[in-house]
Amino acid sequence: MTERDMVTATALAKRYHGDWALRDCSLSIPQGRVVALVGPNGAGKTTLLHLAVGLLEPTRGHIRVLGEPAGKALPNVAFLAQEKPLYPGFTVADMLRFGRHLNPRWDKAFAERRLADLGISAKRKTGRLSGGQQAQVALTMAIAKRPELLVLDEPLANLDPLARHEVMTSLMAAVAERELSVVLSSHVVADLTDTCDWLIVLNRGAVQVNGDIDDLTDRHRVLSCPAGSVPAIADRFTVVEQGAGEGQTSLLVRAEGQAVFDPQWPVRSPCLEELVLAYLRRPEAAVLPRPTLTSAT
Ligand SMILES: Nc1ncnc2c1ncn2[C@@H]1O[C@H](COP(=O)(O)OP(=O)(O)OP(=O)(O)O)[C@@H](O)[C@H]1O
Repeated sequence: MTERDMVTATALAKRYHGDWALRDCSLSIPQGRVVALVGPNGAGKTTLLHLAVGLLEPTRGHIRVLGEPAGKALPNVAFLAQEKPLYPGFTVADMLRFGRHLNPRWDKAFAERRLADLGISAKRKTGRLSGGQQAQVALTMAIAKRPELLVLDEPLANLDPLARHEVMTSLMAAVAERELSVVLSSHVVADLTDTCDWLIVLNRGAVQVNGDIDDLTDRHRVLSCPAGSVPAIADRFTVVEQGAGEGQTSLLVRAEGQAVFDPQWPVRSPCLEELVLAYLRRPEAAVLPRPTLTSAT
């Protein structure tokens, strides 16, 4: 694995007709990461992914992928769009033949073995498979291309919790076996907790959070304290979210370094979902990788 960044965006912006879908987006993601790209509907996730795989041209700024301008990296990138690229009248075997025809580095043995392991018959028409099976066939085709980077736009959409778990588990097995970097967008943050190690939160076309998930959770605390103590805490830390309780106030704060609080207050690290929701509820707050820390107040 080289030192190249997986993705680098510099002042990247995209406008559709009169409206900006992505504004002044600058970020870099190291290679070898499994990246969760999250944000509400219309945040710009698909736009960012389409720019990364060269399906869209930036209105302003630049995006490089695996060290090259986005479109040029395509032979090493597999992209799975929101609408799974399967022909319903084709059998699974037809789809695999199609994939082999289009991709010079196609890994036929891997594709056949993976689908057999998943119990998906090569003779079935893809249009008759369940949503979860279709997602698995599309994912198998993307991985069999032998990409360095796998870009997945909502691979879990429309799947039930069991199918989502199965898709994520088998994706992670493939990541471990093949040393893939992955960027995947999703609305269901809880599904990403055990698998992703890098988080990007997009909100209203801007990057709100970008960083290593362990580092981000380490830099935040959830605590419960008397309401009267809040001003003193806000003097020392960035309060990302404040919720009222009975006599007590719960806070999610950004606490760089060794944050010491009153030992009588319950203090813990946030889970990924708490962190994401707290930032989404406060679009003006941002946390970016050290040392580029944007003040939220
Ligand atoms: N082809 C297009 N023409 C005009 N506007 C578009 C086009 N594609 C997206 N947009 C607009 O750009 C903004 C960002 O859309 P995008 O699809 O990138 O968001 P998203 O985060 O992927 O949303 P979702 O989670 O709903 O899929 C939205 O306001 C959307 O309406």
